[in-house]
Amino acid sequence: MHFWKKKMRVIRNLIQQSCSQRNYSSLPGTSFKFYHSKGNVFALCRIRNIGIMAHIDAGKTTTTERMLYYSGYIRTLGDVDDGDTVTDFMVQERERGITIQSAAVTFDWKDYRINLVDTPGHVDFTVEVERCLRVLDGAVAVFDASAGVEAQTLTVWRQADKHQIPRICFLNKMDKNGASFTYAVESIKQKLKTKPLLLQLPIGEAKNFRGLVDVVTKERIVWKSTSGLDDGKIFEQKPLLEADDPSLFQEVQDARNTLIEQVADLDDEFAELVLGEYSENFDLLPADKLQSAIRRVTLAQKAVPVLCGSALKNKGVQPLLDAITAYLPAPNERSYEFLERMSRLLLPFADQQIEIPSLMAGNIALTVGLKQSATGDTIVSSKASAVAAACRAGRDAGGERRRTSEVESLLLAGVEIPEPVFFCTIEPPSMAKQQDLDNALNCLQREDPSLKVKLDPDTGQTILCGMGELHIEIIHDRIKREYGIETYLGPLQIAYRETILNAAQATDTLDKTVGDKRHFVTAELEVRPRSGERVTTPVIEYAENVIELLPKELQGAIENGIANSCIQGPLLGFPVQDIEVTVQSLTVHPDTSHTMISACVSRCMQKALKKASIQILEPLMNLEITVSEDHLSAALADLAQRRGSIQEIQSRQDNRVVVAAVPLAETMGYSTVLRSLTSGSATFTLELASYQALNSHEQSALLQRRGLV
Ligand SMILES: Nc1nc2c(ncn2[C@@H]2O[C@H](COP(=O)(O)OP(=O)(O)OP(=O)(O)O)[C@@H](O)[C@H]2O)c(=O)[nH]1
Repeated sequence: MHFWKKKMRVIRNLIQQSCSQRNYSSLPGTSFKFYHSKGNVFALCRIRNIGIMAHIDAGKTTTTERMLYYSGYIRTLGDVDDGDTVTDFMVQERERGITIQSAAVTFDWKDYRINLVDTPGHVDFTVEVERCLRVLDGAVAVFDASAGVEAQTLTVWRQADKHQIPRICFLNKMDKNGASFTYAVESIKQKLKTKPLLLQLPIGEAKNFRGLVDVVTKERIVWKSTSGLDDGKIFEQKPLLEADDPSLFQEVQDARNTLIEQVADLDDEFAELVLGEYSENFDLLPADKLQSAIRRVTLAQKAVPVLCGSALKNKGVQPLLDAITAYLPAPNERSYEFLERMSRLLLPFADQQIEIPSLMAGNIALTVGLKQSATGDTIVSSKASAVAAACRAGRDAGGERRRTSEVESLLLAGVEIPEPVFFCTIEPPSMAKQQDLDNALNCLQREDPSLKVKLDPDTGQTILCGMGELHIEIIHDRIKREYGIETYLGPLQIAYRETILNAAQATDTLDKTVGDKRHFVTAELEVRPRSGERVTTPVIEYAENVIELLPKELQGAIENGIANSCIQGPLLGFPVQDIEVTVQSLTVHPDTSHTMISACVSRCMQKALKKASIQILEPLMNLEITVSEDHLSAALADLAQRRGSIQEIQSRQDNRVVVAAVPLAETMGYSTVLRSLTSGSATFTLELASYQALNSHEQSALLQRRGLV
């Protein structure tokens, strides 16, 4: 590659000089009627199903709101801080100024239809992000340009990696004090381990941010205010001349050459073009050739285009929309190979919908009336139609066995659900309302699989398990507002785990006659702690003499018994993890049912676990605090009192970022404390890292609090 890299440095100044002024206010369609008339006539190649994702408060909702405004679908600009945006339509979202639930909106930009989903940034709602990503074709990652990559950006970035979603980065808040394009780009490179392609350079930063230069076309884009209205609709776009600003001109020349080098490195077709026809003069390389190559490398996820702007100050959003249509994939460029018909279809527009008669593959729509389905399911009209779709996709659907595997291969990726770390009891105002509460929780759970509901076997109380304080608070609030049930929550408790410290053995016998059948089982088991990687389900082995004689069908019953005994540990009833079990001997009378075998094995396991010294494990959280220098020492002193261990303190512009690990139990009400310690200037994120053993003093204190010693 050295040869052509040298050639890349030959720079010539050949700019076509033309000047144009754009006004996007005249786009068609201001009402739902437009959808009816246009319906879904868009060719697949002109549809973009896009998610917008980021760390909390990076500006996704504000950016979405601008997109709707410039595309002509809303007439006034909503503001997150005033609680009147289109996509944050839940009462809780408007009150708190945060996104909780993904909202889908459909609008048109130039000749493209964009189905856009605004996803939440708060770590408690990670599952909500995941359930959107799996149906999207591309995503815009929004960053606060003064903060670069933040903790939750990493999480959503990994989720998008998992679903292989091509992305564009939008460095928002370029107007903010401390905004730095270079810093943000560097953090994308370092932390996201990706190759940023700088398609724009900002003109000015922080309060001097006025516009940007398109590196691909070498055009300068500057926003104007018209008759006092600063809504960003009008901007001037014209070629950047050396005389305009010699140093910016040189910067753009260099950036374009670097971009050409980067893209040629990643795309052989483009490398050939550059080395052949344009080897002597790269300035002659037409923008559309460069754009096509950028599109190919973006779709192949070899690199990520980077754009910048300020959604709040109405700058940079129209070029972002252009980039979405230019660089992100159409549905037919992703591997969805079949389509199915639904009964009732609705096109979403945040909290409003319009009914449509049919839908082409590659669109996003809503359907109603499905009573059994839950988030993560793939819906088809029948098993037979899925097989037919598989056949149409050119596969051989031979025998029955083969057919089943074909159906399985058509399932979309499910949703990965993180483990809940908090729980509390929830009670209806009266027993008469219990059924209504159960129904409400059922519906909420189907929508949000990170919410778990279970029954306490001892007290019969309903238990809510969630991702964090905020998650449970919002669920509580939704039950009241959406289902009209005023519920009472018990104190928030930590979802601990149990494990064992020693190996232990136990034997148990079950001998029961039911009717004329005698059920007889004797089991002997050994349990041991398992070191190394964490395992949430027990690792089961069989002694040689057992496995030789054991009929295959009994194995399931034995393993069920072992697994059941680990759901509720013997000390505090929390799940047992990191253990190995050996079935040392097993005697079973021929008439014995599988249920009896499971019951005997389970009882034997409980005995063995009790003997093996139970150790309580507590959730350990990764904590990242962004705090100003003035308040750093107060935040650190407070952290020391919370059993926190500081891993790193980084500098981010004028702020310090403290990376620490802290037990979840020490983070109750942390947001209020941190706010008062830092006069509201600090922000933080928490994410489950692992489970760690409580020391003996903490464990006895916990048992004492629960009245067990
Ligand atoms: N200075 C500045 N502030 C902005 C910009 N964009 C958004 N904000 C502000 O940042 C805050 C968060 O904006 P949102 O649009 O709600 O961010 P979000 O990413 O949707 O937030 P969540 O959905 O809750 O994660 C609000 O106070 C906005 O007014 C920008 O370009 N510049």
